Amino acid sequence: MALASGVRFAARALLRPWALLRGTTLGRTEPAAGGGGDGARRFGSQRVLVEPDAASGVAVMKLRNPPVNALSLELLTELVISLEKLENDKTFRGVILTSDCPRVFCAGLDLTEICGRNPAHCAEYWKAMQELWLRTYLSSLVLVAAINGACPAGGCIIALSCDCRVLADNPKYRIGLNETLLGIIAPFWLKDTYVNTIGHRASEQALQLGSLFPPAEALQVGLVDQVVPEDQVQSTALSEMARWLAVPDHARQLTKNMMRKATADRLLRQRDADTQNFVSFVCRDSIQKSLQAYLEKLRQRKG
Ligand SMILES: CC/C=C\C/C=C/CCC/C=C/CC(=O)SCCNC(=O)CCNC(=O)[C@H](O)C(C)(C)COP(=O)(O)OP(=O)(O)OC[C@H]1O[C@@H](n2cnc3c(N)ncnc32)[C@H](O)[C@@H]1OP(=O)(O)O
Repeated sequence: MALASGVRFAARALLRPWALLRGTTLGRTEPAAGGGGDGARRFGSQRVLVEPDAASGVAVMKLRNPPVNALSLELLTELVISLEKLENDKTFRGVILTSDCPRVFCAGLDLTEICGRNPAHCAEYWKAMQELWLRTYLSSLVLVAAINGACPAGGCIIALSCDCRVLADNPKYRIGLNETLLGIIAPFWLKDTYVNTIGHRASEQALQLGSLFPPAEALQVGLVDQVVPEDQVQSTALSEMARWLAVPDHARQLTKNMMRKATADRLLRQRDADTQNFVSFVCRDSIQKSLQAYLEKLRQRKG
């Protein structure tokens, strides 16, 4: 499914050389764990490990940005590059997105990217977040989220951009858009994604309360499609992938586009305004104070 040329252009403009080169091993391949035949060679970058299996046409893409897979500018950039590489390789039809960090799928935005940062950096950062959402939400691939840890806010939106979600049955692994608890709000395209997944009334309540749902409630409200024992998340994601890949790609892709294009177009039509809204909102003194206080609280929790 071709993204609007504007998005492709934005992606290329965004993927500045330094972001590609900083500590990454993009393009370098190494044997996947356990060897494997042709096409089983890992590739990726410092923060994203891709384990492709050409025989099945399925790749496992692991977020590897310890300790909590916070969505730094580099991680956002490397995720977009890795996804684009798999989309351009017709060997692959599906990607399982999961975490290489224990206990956490993805902690959402890296708050250090917007706390105490200048407006130009916040704008660049937010464009990268927009780009990752557009890439995952509109991907021609089948994307299955194997959620093997906590999945708040930005992590939740990446999981919701996938076609389906399998969550480990651990009460500590909560999922949801908790922005209001930080004193901020989810922008319209995060809200739209939530509404498209769990409905308007459930989204209205969960967004205002900043709800983080434990697995049983996440399943009940429809945030996730399956809740399984932790050691069955990856195998269940593979089974779910097989179910989706049994459908002819073209028909499935056209249907996915029919379902999602209007939501994505809403951001594409006002991408610059959204960025300006984000920057003027997060750069307010009051918001900066809220975010700093929240980060401090996080850092003190271990004390
Ligand atoms: C008009 C309006 C227009 C636009 C709207 C604008 C809106 C702004 C953008 C809205 C969208 C926001 C989406 C987001 O993602 S906001 C971020 C929300 N994320 C969270 O709330 C998660 C916070 N983290 C946690 O809850 C826990 O860390 C977690 C459960 C993930 C893991 O717990 P664990 O105990 O395993 O680890 P910790 O000890 O808590 O953390 C380890 C270290 O990592 C640091 N950390 C954690 N999360 C983040 C983060 N999101 N960003 C940066 N750093 C993070 C934490 O401080 C610890 O650091 P050290 O102490 O080791 O230095």
